[in-house]
Amino acid sequence: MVEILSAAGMRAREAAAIAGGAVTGLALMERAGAEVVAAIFEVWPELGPDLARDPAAEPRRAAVLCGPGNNGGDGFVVARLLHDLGWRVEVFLLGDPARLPPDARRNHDLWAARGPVRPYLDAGAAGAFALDPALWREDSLLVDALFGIGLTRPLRAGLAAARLSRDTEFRLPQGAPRGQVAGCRVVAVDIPSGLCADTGRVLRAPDLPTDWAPFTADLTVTFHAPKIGHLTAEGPAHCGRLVVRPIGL
Ligand SMILES: NC(=O)C1=CN([C@@H]2O[C@H](COP(=O)(O)OP(=O)(O)OC[C@H]3O[C@@H](n4cnc5c(N)ncnc54)[C@H](OP(=O)(O)O)[C@@H]3O)[C@@H](O)[C@H]2O)[C@H](O)CC1
Ligand SMILES: [K+]
Repeated sequence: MVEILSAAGMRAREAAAIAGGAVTGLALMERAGAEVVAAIFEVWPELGPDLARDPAAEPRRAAVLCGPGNNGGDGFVVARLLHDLGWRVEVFLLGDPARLPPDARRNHDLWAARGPVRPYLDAGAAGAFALDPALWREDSLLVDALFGIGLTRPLRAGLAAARLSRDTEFRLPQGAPRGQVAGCRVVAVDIPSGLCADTGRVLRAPDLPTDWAPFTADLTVTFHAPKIGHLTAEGPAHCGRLVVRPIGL
């Protein structure tokens, strides 16, 4: 019988493991990020690090969108691991680094030692992946680590996510499937951002454009067990292939 968890159920598992001294939040975050990267190369072996690549070849590219919480923390881990495998990674942060929770801040700092953290709000104006889809080939990645199971309030229009998602869709080649991001592969960390982990519905405030939708991920990597929101309402349409990876809970 597959266990399906609510957000609270997942938090309880994590809290019990941490309280019991079995693991730290930071270790869980590192495992989560590592499992996202492992799942990427398992689902898409053609992107795998072990393939002998012509050293003169263009490095593969990824853009990682990090949010203000621990989902963003997972994103910083993914960025660091891809970078250390030779990928050219751009990281955008929605929010103030000083307000990141401790584990996410630690991984922010580990990434910042490798490359810049660009303000996400500029992404719609200056970010390569938003303005220059030609940079994104089919072997590039967009990693959605904006919000995970902690999305508690409806998303408001002012959030760059609305602008980014719609901007990017407006730049898609003719006939491209809606929600795809300029031809690259979209990986959602834990759950596509904007979806409620308990209902699968988009948490939208009245001012959020009605046609705004979360990224349509090609791959969603969640941890320990599927959440209700992956399997209900708008969840399945936005998750793409759902992969559940253990993080030792
Ligand atoms: N040890 C662990 O907990 C692990 C967690 N993992 C990953 O962490 C996320 C859950 O992280 P959490 O920080 O609880 O939540 P999120 O990152 O999903 O988002 C919370 C932040 O987002 C802000 N928020 C919420 N709603 C909105 C909104 N509508 N607009 C803007 N900002 C919003 C929220 O702000 P608050 O004011 O509500 O605090 C938070 O700042 C989980 O999904 C995993 O990815 C690890 O994987 C394992 C260890
Ligand atoms: K996410």
